[in-house]
Amino acid sequence: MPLARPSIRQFCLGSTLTPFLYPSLSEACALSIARRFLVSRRVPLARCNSTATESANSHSDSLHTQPSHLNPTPDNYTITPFADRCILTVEAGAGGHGCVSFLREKYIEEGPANGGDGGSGGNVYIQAVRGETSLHKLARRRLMKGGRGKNGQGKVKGGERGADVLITVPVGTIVREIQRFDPIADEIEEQNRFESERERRQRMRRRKPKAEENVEEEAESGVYRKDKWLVFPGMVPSELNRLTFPPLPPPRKSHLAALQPQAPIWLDLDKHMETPMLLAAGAMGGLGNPHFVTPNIYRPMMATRGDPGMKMALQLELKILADLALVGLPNAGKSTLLRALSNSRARIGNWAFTTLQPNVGTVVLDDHKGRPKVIKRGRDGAIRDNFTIADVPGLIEDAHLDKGLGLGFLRHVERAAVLAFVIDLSAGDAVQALKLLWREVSEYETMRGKEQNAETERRMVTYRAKRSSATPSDPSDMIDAPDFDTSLEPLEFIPTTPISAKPWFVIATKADLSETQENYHRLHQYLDGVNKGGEPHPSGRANAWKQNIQAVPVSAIKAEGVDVIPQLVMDLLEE
Ligand SMILES: Nc1nc2c(ncn2[C@@H]2O[C@H](COP(=O)(O)OP(=O)(O)OP(=O)(O)O)[C@@H](O)[C@H]2O)c(=O)[nH]1
Ligand SMILES: [Mg+2]
Repeated sequence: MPLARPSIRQFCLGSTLTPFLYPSLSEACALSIARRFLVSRRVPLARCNSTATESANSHSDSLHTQPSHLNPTPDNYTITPFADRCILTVEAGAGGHGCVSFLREKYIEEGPANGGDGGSGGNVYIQAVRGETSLHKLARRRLMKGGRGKNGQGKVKGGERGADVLITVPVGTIVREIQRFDPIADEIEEQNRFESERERRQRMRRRKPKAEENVEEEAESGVYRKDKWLVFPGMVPSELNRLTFPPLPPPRKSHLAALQPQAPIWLDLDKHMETPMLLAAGAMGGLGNPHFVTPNIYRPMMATRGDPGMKMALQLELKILADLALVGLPNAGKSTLLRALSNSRARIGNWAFTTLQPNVGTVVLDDHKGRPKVIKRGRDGAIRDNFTIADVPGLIEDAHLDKGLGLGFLRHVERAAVLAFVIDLSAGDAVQALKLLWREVSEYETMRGKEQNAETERRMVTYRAKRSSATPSDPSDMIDAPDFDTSLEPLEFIPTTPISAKPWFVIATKADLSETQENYHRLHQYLDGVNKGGEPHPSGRANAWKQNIQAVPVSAIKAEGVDVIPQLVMDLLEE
């Protein structure tokens, strides 16, 4: 009886049966069909080729060759956009213009002025919220601008307010002001100076002849300023020349401006905020023509323009990048561990520097997946139901001299609350690997300490009014410069807790591989020695953190042994 033809899928799954099912096909032809099927299913060729798979995963047993969340195919990943600092231009909304209009009815041809005032501009607020982990969205936007107020209209209709803007940032963001441009504040300052000058002149006037006094008063009023006044639309230039303008109304600020943080802004948003905080109040709208009615001028032909909004360049920076940072040599299995602990889809590959930028994953402590429920209260008393992990690119020897992916990533390590040193048990002496990692980390710490001492003044925020002549020392340091001034220099990073003072533990990965027990045993003994004081702390610092340093053996690829990590991290976060 002839054999029923199996589907191509059956064919591929049972490739050993191929010669029996397709006796007429040559082996090469059968392989080519199988290859085409796998390619159509987007399984990369390296995996189709059995020899390539063997070499890539030579150390993994057959269980690991099955693609899964922890042993994904090369294209099964997503890159999380990430930025830990950015420069953002914040612009409060400008006010709408006042309106020049007159009542006109059937029997009132030339009625009184009835132009409405312009609406005030939108405010800019900031709010630190849980759940945000990165500043990349703001880094991309670069400008946050409140809406402009609408212009006033006839029949004394005031303009609508501009739309408010809310900047949401992760908890732990520091906001520092680099530059500010506030034309109205400058005008108020100018006005105050003028007032005091006028008082002084009034005192002098008592001695002056009367004629001179009148000349001065005339000079103060009646000046047409294009940036301040709006005139009746149909007015021709000759009429404009004949028009007498009243003195400009004094510069005004919205009442909300009193709630703005004091300049220069320095905010440490280290708690979840229930309500937003005002950063920049919208500018005031212009005044309609009824404001300029005087006993002499019944039909004023002018209104004022809305004020421009204030502009600020702010540097936003994450103080704490994540609760836990995974520090390890390249290929140690950090990304696999992140996948095992969270729903992250960090890229995994059996080569060094698979990870090129930090991945931040969130570990939900009770997501009904069998993980133990860990109930801990944070410092603010709120129950913590998650923590974040940063998988940073691998460190290599001399990373502190900016080798490999270098200093940028040591900076991320500096910004985590707890450190987990990820050591590959199958890649040589675990104790040596741990010492190497600590050497790099503590060399970096020493270097940072020196830098900070030398540049104390530079670290302080200096408020530069209006234009700054400073040029950045390194053009590559210019991150997302806002458009209102290209000469902005990013501020120095804020110093955090020294790395050696942070709580840490060791995660010994690839414990599923054979002959790793001995290596783990040596590592355990070494850490025991450090705990008891028999061995010096690997950082070589006297005041380094060493309270029951633990080593957790895990097989990240099988998700074995990783369950104890959340509890351990939560305990260390309390330290
Ligand atoms: N047998 C075994 N293999 C593992 C384990 N964890 C990771 N691997 C393998 O080790 C290789 C490297 O894993 P990654 O997670 O990409 O390593 P990484 O530390 O993130 O590497 P970089 O990003 O380059 O620094 C991959 O082939 C993983 O499948 C484990 O627990 N057991
Ligand atoms: Mg990685």
